Amino acid sequence: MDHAADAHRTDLMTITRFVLNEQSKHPESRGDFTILLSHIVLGCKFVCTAVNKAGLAKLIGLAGETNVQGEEQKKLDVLSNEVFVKALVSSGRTSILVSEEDEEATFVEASKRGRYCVVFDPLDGSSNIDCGVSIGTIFGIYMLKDTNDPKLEEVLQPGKNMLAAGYCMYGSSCTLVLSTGSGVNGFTLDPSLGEFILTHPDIKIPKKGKIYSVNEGNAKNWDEPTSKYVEKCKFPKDGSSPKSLRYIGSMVADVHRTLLYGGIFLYPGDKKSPNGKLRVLYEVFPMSFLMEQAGGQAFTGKERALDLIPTKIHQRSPIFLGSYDDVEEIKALYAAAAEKTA
Ligand SMILES: O=P(O)(O)OC[C@H]1O[C@](O)(COP(=O)(O)O)[C@@H](O)[C@@H]1O
Ligand SMILES: [Mg+2]
Ligand SMILES: [Mg+2]
Repeated sequence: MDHAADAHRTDLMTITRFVLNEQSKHPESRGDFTILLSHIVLGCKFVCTAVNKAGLAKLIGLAGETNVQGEEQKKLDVLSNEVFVKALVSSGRTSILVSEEDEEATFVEASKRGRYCVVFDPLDGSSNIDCGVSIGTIFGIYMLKDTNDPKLEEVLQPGKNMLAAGYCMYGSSCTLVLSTGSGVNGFTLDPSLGEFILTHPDIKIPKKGKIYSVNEGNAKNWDEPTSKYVEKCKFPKDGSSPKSLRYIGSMVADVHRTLLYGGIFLYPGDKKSPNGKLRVLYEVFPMSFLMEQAGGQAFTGKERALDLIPTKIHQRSPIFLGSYDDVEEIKALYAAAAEKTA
C-alpha cells in the first residue's frame, strides 16, 4: 500500500479547520476573520445551490432592472447580491461593503459593525448563466483603521493593502480559491457533506504557459502593444509553438484556468473603452492578489495592478495577468511603446 498517498487521502482538511489553523499562528487574533470567512463561505454555498437550481426553479431571466454599469441584471445577480449583503452584515464583522450591483457603498449600522471592509462581485460572468457555463463570486477584504468612524477611503486603497482575496467558481464542481497573504489554496465543495475540502494546496502558477485568453472580437480597437502581443501568441517568431486560445467570458473561470494551467488572461483597454471593462476593486484587485500570491504577475498596461490607487468604487482598469514570463513579455511591449512616445 502507498502509505503517503493513503495519508493524503485521509487527511481531510475543511476550510474551517484550515482558517482556524491559520488563525492559531496569530495569537493576538480574536477570531474575527474566521467568523467573517465562515459567512462568506455560507454565501457561496447558498449561491451555488441557487445556481444549480436556476433552470429548474425558473430563476433564469431578466429581473427588469439595470445596475450601476447600465447593464441588465439577471435574477441571480440580484439574489446573489442580497445573499452576500445579508451574510456579511450578519457576521457582525464588517463596516463597509462595496458590491458590483450597488451604486453606493453600504455602511453597516453601528450596532453590527466590525473590523473589515469587503468588496465583491456577487455573480461574475452573468452573461453565461442561461447556457450553464461556469460563473462565480469574487471578493477582497480590507481591514479598517477605525471601526467607530468608517470612511469610504478605507476601500479606496491599493490592492496590495488587501488582507485577503478569493473567488468561488460555480462550475462542474464548486471551487473556492483563497489567499490570506501567504500563498493560495483551493477547496472543493463536497455537496453531500456541505463542506469545502482542501483539494488544491499551495497553488503555484506555471512560470510560462501555453494559453492566451482574450475577447478577440475587440481586436480592431486594440492599441499597438496588445495587438503585437496577441500576434506573437499566434505567430511566434522565435521558433516556439503558437499559444492556444481559450476564452470563456467569465473572469472567474478564465482566471481559474490560468492559475492552474498557466498562460495569460487579458482584458485590455481599447479605443472604445480606454479603461477596459473589468472593475478595479472587486475584479482586478482580488484576481491580481491571487496571481501574485501564486507566483504570477498582474499589470495594468502602466503599472503593477496592485499599486493602482482607485478614486471611485466602480472604477475600471485594463488588466493583463497570469504566468510570470508571459506578463513580463507584455510589460516589455508597453515599456517600448511608452519610450517611443516619450
Ligand atoms: O463579454 P466580454 O466583453 O468579453 O466580457 C467578459 C467579462 O465580463 C464579465 O462577465 C464581467 O463581469 P459581470 O458578469 O460580473 O458583469 C467578466 O466575468 C468577463 O471576464
Ligand atoms: Mg464580474
Ligand atoms: Mg457581476
